[in-house]
Amino acid sequence: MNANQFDMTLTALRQILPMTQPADAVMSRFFREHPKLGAQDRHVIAETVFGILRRRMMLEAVVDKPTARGLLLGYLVKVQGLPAKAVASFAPEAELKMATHAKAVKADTLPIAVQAEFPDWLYEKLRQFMDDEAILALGRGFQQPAPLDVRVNTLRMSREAVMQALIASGLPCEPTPYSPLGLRLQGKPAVNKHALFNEGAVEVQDEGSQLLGLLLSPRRGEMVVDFCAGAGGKTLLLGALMQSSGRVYALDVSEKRLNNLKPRLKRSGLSNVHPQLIAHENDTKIKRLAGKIDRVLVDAPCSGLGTLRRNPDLRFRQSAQSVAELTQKQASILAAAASLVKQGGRLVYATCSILPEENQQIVEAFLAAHPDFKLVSVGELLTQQKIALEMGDYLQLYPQVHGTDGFFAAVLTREVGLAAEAVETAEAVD
Ligand SMILES: C[S@@+](CC[C@H](N)C(=O)[O-])C[C@H]1O[C@@H](n2cnc3c(N)ncnc32)[C@H](O)[C@@H]1O
Repeated sequence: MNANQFDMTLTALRQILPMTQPADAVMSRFFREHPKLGAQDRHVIAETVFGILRRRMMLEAVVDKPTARGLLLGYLVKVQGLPAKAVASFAPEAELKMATHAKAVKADTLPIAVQAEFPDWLYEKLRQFMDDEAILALGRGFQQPAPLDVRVNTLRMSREAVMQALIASGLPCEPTPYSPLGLRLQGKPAVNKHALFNEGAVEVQDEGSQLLGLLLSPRRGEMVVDFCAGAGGKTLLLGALMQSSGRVYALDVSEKRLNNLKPRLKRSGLSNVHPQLIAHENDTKIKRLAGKIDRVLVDAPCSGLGTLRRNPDLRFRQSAQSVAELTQKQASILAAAASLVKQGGRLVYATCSILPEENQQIVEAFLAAHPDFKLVSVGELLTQQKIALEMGDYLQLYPQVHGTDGFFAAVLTREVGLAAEAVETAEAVD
């Protein structure tokens, strides 16, 4: 890191630390406001800022003054392992002493919550279903930067062909371990500037997200709803799995996110996707779809605590209260989305959270109130799809185990009820 990168990192960090806005949004704005920074500068600044956010609790515990400057110096010596004299050009002697002191503190003497980087509210929640060893392993998983995964749009090119083309253009990559559609790149190249991206042959998507779409397994010609489509990461996967046939309704309450879907849709070449802005989950606009949809995906708004590798600030921006509010919304969205599923149809409820209250507990409460829905074993579905991932009833992915973000998914099916059979028999008699 040179002196200019040090100063710029400090400026960016000072804007981010109040945590009033998402760190990635502040970082993007910072780069827009400093257009003269080169690609390498931006890389160093972003990696350092996010590295600090991933270890913020430990750094606050070991530096004398947990200011932006204190955290940055602490990070350089303690996490990056630079000798204190290597940061001498940025820091006067007093600060250097502090940095040397920070380096000497043994991290494994700190409280487990600090070592794992979980604030008290989150640590207390995790302790309800995990022991300290597991909490520490999870915390360490979230302290690693996430790899860059892309999903291949097999309507455009095969995974093998994309892999060869990326390698030939100097972007080493390999197939993702579980998703048959994914490639994992080395480092963080600007893949969104690559021709294959502009041609719609690849989209950036974590392998875990790809697996969620694969669990819905939409078929050609079906009617599908992506209830919380956002900017359409999973919508595009569903549309491609359906070979651009049938219909995928991409619903969301955010016009901005749906607008972000449009250029992606154009690149993808899909013609079966229909974005639809809704005001809320019970919007009358979607009543006409009730009971008619073959497969519904609910990628619910959630705490995002499974994405702490990418969004390390979320642990400070979420709280027990915000999670409680989200669970109300999740239950309401799941019930509304379920009403669209036709008999014999499939419903997938997914989050990028690791908390049972946003996951299993939402599904269990839903099943108790909707006896016409039954749980389908994710483990069996994965086996049928020849995806070598051992799971039980639910999909539960963790960075320290699977190398993906933390994800949860439950697959439900709406049973063909007696009443419906009776109607069918009556129609047959007619
Ligand atoms: C986890 S994100 C979806 C990400 C997206 N599926 C993807 O793969 O890129 C959750 C989305 O739910 C949307 N949302 C929030 N409340 C909603 C509601 N009541 N009905 C539908 N969507 C909602 C949010 O705007 C957000 O885009």
